[in-house]
Amino acid sequence: MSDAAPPGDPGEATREKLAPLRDEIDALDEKIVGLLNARARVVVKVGEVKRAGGEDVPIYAPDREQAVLEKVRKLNHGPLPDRCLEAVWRELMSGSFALERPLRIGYLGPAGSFSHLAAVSKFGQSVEYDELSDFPAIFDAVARGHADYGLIPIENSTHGGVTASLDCFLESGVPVCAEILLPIHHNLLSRVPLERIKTVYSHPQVLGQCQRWLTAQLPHAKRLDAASSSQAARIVAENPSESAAIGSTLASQLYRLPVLFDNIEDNPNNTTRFSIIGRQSPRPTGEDKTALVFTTEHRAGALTDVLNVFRDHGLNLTRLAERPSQRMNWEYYFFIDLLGHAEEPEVKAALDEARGHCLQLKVLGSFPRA
Ligand SMILES: O=C(O)C(=O)C[C@]1(C(=O)O)C=C[C@@H](O)C=C1
Repeated sequence: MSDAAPPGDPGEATREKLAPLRDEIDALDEKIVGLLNARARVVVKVGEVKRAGGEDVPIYAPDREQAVLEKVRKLNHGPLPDRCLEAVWRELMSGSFALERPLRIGYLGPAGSFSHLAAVSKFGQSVEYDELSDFPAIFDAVARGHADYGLIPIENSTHGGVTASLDCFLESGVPVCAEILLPIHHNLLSRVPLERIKTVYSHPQVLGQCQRWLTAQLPHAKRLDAASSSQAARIVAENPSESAAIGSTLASQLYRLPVLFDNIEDNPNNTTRFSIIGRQSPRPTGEDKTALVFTTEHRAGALTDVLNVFRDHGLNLTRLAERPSQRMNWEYYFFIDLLGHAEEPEVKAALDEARGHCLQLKVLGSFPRA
């Protein structure tokens, strides 16, 4: 028989070296728990002040979060990477919501969608989530106060604008109060091998983001649209014999669908930008964006006249999109994102001047840049 320690047992000598280090960690953990709760007691007071200020004082303060995370990154001299501290503070601030006033966040469900992942990346584990069936339902839930905030996908770096969500902004008065950039990696989820797959379900945006891979690997499979990638996973879980879904690893776990292939997106830098809609607007941080929509008269140069106003005020545009007006053929709504906050004098002046060249101009919100 050998004297070697059984597998999993570090052995006496190693145990002796680990013990004092673990004592040190225990003592530090005690201090950290004490400090975290000292912070939480201040947050409770912040909550009292906010609630006394009424409905208009936001519990979620993206401008303040930006400043807190910036300060944490500056204070960090390692060896922990910034990414790790950001995740810790994300959960801390999620806990703050629970202490100040529990928040409810609406997203395009069911659970396991990329909107769900984006929501958790911003609001953490200590808030309530509401799975909603489509974008109008999310806008409606926020407008009625059934949800405090909603997640709306706006555009994808590979496949472009999410047109259905832009149309909702035309009808709703709920402002944008933050944005999220989420790297998106797609997985082929199925309980049958590749050669038996005859149908692939997902959201049309997702099918679009994987079209080269699908054409190469599953050229004969039918591609069917679902309301979301997690809805697609649910459909396949209920009827798995000849089908696959494209979705997140969370959807794979929730609907018990094995990942047959991972990272099947055509562009490895595939990223989706989400807007967070809420009932209040954040204060300027110095690193903001303003989203707006406008219509112009149907005449030569009308759009250029508006764009020139932003150029003349030195405002950088980060996005320009258009949608048909639905009222008259070939009449459009133009969506613009520009760098700056609507309360900053230069932006305010540009918006006032631009209004003079538009039939209608609506500011959708100013928010910290992701
Ligand atoms: O400073 C505030 O307004 C807080 O509510 C505190 C706090 C935090 O934990 O630091 C929590 C949530 C907000 O979104 C921003 C910051």
